[in-house]
Amino acid sequence: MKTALTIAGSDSGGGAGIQADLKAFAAQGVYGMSVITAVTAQNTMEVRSVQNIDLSIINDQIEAVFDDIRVDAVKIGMLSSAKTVKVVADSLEKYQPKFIVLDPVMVSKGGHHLLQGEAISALKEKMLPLSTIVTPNIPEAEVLINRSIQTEENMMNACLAIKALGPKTVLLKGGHLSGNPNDLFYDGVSFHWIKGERIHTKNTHGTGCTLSSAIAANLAKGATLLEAVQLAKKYITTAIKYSLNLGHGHGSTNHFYELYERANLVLCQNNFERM
Ligand SMILES: Nc1ncnc2c1ncn2[C@@H]1O[C@H](COP(=O)(O)OP(=O)(O)OP(=O)(O)O)[C@@H](O)[C@H]1O
Ligand SMILES: Cc1ncc(COP(=O)(O)O)c(N)n1
Repeated sequence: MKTALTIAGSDSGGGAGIQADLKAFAAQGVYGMSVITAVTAQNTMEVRSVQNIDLSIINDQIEAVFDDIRVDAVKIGMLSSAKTVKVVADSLEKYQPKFIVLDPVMVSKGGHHLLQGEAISALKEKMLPLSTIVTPNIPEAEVLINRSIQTEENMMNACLAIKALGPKTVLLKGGHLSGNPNDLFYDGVSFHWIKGERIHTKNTHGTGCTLSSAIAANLAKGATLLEAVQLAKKYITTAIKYSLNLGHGHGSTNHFYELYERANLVLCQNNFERM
């Protein structure tokens, strides 16, 4: 069985972070493992508090996994502090996993900062050069390159500037621009538009986490980078289309659309109460 490891924050609401990552890995048929960098008290409306995990425990979690289990791909999400960035980058340099998918998580949908301001330069200097692919949304890309992105032409120039920071490839997500959510993949040679159709829903909590984890899972299974991005885009689009109206804010995407449908059908056939 292929494996993937997420190094990210925990979301008690279950829609983003570690919880979304493990669901996305499982939905792609990949064995998921997790290193928790921070615990957030969070629901669909807000992040109430954050506890960063001790650096030694983060390091121990990474070592415990790599010293024993083959890791086919790594996905990185919320890193919270500059010190956490450094510990994670140092251990990845030591273990040299084949694929590192970096989702440079900065701010939650509700506006809570998940990466301290002082950690941005550490992220740029230490993590970007280690990444096989970095997947910023528009506001994250603007912070990384310190310029505004408003058009598709701006997106192309932004990809060039982000690539110059050291990652092997870039996927700049266009979901935050108006119109259809078209993402731009750049591998240092050519650009590929990964086109999408906007689904009108407020239930988009954890879309970026889910997309980057699906990319990691598909890389683990042997897809090329472009194939992994295309497969992950197809998966997140269905997950948003059938997203879950749970909670009072931004509900979660539906990581297991087909599985839940099948399970509920069985429940109905057995005359149990429908979920
Ligand atoms: N309303 C939507 N309909 C269809 N696709 C969408 C929609 N919103 C975002 N997407 C797509 O979902 C993926 C995740 O992009 P998004 O820009 O939402 O990431 P993000 O802001 O990092 O997510 P998050 O921070 O919530 O985890 C991208 O492929 C994007 O194009
Ligand atoms: C632990 C954690 N990681 C990532 C996100 C980003 O997701 P979103 O932008 O949907 O709030 C989050 N809210 N919490």
